[in-house]
Amino acid sequence: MNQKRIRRIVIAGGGTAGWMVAACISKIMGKILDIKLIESDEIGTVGVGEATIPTLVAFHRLLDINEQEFMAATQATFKLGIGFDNWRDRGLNYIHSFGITGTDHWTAGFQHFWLKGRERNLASDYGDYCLELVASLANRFAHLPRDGMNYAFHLDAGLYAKFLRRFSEGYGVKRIEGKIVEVKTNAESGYIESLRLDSGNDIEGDLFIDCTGFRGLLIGQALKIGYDDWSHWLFNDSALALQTESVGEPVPYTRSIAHESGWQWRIPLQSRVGNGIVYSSRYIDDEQAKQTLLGNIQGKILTEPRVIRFKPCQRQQVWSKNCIAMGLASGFLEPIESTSIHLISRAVSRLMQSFPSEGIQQSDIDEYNERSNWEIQHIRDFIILHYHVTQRQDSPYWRACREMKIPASLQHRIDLFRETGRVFRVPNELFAENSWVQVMLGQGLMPEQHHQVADLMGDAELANFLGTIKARIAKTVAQLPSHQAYVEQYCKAPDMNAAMAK
Ligand SMILES: Cc1cc2nc3c(=O)[nH]c(=O)nc-3n(C[C@H](O)[C@H](O)[C@H](O)COP(=O)(O)OP(=O)(O)OC[C@H]3O[C@@H](n4cnc5c(N)ncnc54)[C@H](O)[C@@H]3O)c2cc1C
Repeated sequence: MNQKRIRRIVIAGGGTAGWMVAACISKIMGKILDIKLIESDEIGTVGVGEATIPTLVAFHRLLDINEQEFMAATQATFKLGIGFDNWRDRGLNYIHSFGITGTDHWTAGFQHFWLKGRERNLASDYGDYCLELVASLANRFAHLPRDGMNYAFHLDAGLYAKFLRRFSEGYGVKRIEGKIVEVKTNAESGYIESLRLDSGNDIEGDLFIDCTGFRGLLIGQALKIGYDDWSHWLFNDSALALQTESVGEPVPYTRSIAHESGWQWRIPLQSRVGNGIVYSSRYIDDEQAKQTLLGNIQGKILTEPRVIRFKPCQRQQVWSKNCIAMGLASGFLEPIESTSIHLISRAVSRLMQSFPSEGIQQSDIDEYNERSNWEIQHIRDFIILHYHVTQRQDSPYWRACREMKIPASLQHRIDLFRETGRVFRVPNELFAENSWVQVMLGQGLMPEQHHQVADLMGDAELANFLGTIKARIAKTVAQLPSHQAYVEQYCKAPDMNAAMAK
């Protein structure tokens, strides 16, 4: 392979992906690498991507990012989960929250005891046994000792890129403003040698990270790496996004509201709310989608609705020769479970673990690609679950979701849960048992059986077991401050309007 030492890193693109990658590489190896990031203000970024999952907390800890500073700089609020309204059927809602529900026995997950309790009229809603879920509904939040509360953030994507830019420049990253007009490759090896800018400058490098968004300028257009299209499982291919003024206190969870041919997000920040609708152009046109969105927002509109087109897909190889694609250039899954920013953090962490300092080896490339494929495929299955397991029959869109043939890997999980109540997490898979159970129950999939170990408990013992968990959670939540009060004392952002008025 290419035995050239890797010293010059060129990151193409300065959206969330570009700057997360720059932050991570510069923090860890900035002292020995020359890192450049090229971005074009004229082209801009996709401008969405504001709901995250708890892995971002871990990513920031790896980089020693001060959470209070980050949250104040990005208008961030806390997030404890996602509320799914009308997904199971119209009028039926549930929350997929972070954290764990109840207490497992080593032989059987908590759901088996809950199922037994339900059969004997001793159990209440499944969600009552999850701290993060109960706190979401009560609109309360606080950091708890020993990471007792699992959380993530809602953040302003544009401000996050700016925050990470300041961070990365502090560790030596050089930002270059300009439009990439040509990718120059070596005639023999096919490796990328330099990127030509509209100014005529050539930016040379040893390793190139393609963060150019859906364009995939390096990996797709120059290296001709195609993608696997998942549109037959995930029908949505369009989104409309807009921002509104806040009309009340921010809730600590993302809202995902299903409509006839798609769904809508609502992401509350300190200063405003991010809104959008994700839909399938096969079933609804842009105007209908816009009217649906406009009919379901609260507060004054701050920005015009913008259409974004996408394809649910995965790059066949995210690492090819001396180019690695991250962010939207590497593939895309719609944001119902807020997984894209997570995948960026995973991609750059994986690169740091197999950094090809002394030259690029095919074995590193193969391992990296295999892990990336595997990771996104599990997330893909989890997302398809939300569409396929539904009782909705009110539109051609939902009927098609119910009737489609799903991946065998997902079908097996659904069958196993339906027939036995069991869920097993594949090692290193993002979504743990708690997530699968919450979403399967939330979508209306009720197991036909439970583990017999739950039958060994008498009524009194089972009632005490369930009641103690529920009471402990209710007591903890009652002692928490409101989410708004906590944000204000922990990470209040400067008042943007007042700052602009000065
Ligand atoms: C509708 C929608 C909603 C989403 N919601 C979420 C969410 O809630 N949570 C989540 O985790 N993710 C979400 N995502 C995904 C998230 O937006 C992206 O993962 C994230 O913003 C990273 O984007 P990016 O940096 O790869 O691309 P972009 O933001 O598009 O950045 C591309 C960069 O490349 C530069 N560039 C492109 N071409 C050139 C060129 N020729 N020369 C120079 N520079 C160039 C651009 O200027 C820009 O700086 C959402 C995506 C969509 C479409």
